[in-house]
Amino acid sequence: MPSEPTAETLLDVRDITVSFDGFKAITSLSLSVPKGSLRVLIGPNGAGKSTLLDTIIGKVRPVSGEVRFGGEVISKLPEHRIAGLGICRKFQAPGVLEGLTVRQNLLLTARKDKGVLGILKAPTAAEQERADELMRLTGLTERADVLAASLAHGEKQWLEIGMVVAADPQLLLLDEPTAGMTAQETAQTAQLIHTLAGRHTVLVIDHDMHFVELLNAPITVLHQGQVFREGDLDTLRNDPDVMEIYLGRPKDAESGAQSSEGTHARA
Ligand SMILES: Nc1ncnc2c1ncn2[C@@H]1O[C@H](COP(=O)(O)OP(=O)(O)OP(=O)(O)O)[C@@H](O)[C@H]1O
Repeated sequence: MPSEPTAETLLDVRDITVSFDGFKAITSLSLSVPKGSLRVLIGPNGAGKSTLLDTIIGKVRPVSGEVRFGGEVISKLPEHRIAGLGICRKFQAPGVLEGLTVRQNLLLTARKDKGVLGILKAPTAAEQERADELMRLTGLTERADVLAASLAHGEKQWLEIGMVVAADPQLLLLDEPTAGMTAQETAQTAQLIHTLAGRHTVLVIDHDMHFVELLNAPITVLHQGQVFREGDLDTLRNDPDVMEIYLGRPKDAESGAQSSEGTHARA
């Protein structure tokens, strides 16, 4: 059963249904995420994970149900108003400006005055300090003056996480942050996310079970647009129904039967 909202709930998705031309990508889904916590979202291809994040940020509208954030119903607000409440999403592909250095990218997002004239002004001491702090957080201090174009794939992802964090979001949504990373980069990303949780509430989608293990956080399993299970990794790994839907491994796998779902799960 999905967790029930409590006084500490920051994100409260209540009984939402999302339909694309009559096809229900999400059906009566409820999810509650406490303030300052880390939550992992997994599920086979097409389970509705990205659609759920799209609905939280207001890119997609539910046909029924509502999304509450800090007690306020946000599912009818325009996307920019939702972002303004402190919900930031980092997509899989890095969105850094390749022609700028690490420091310049971070300074750009740390600017208080984001108007054209504001951006042309020299950064204030407080903005410089914020950029330094974000470089320390993401482990990029040594790379401050390197062009983003020259960064390794993992470093680019950390820079983008830093840029998203610069806005000091209450809720951080990370969509497959370790895609394409080496094992070492993946471990460093897990550490970074642990540092972020507490200061921020973090919701992570990922398919990499080694990364999910390193995150060591409560997991929500989605399947066919619904919450299928919630629990820790050990419990879920020992749940034959989860193995069947998520890993595409039928319960009677000895029979040799194969499912076509979940082929990219690395368990
Ligand atoms: N814009 C859209 N129009 C029509 N159908 C869509 C649209 N977006 C998603 N869907 C469908 O909704 C279902 C859920 O898709 P979604 O991308 O949310 O799944 P997912 O769990 O994120 O999958 P993956 O792990 O492959 O990214 C899928 O069947 C998908 O084809």
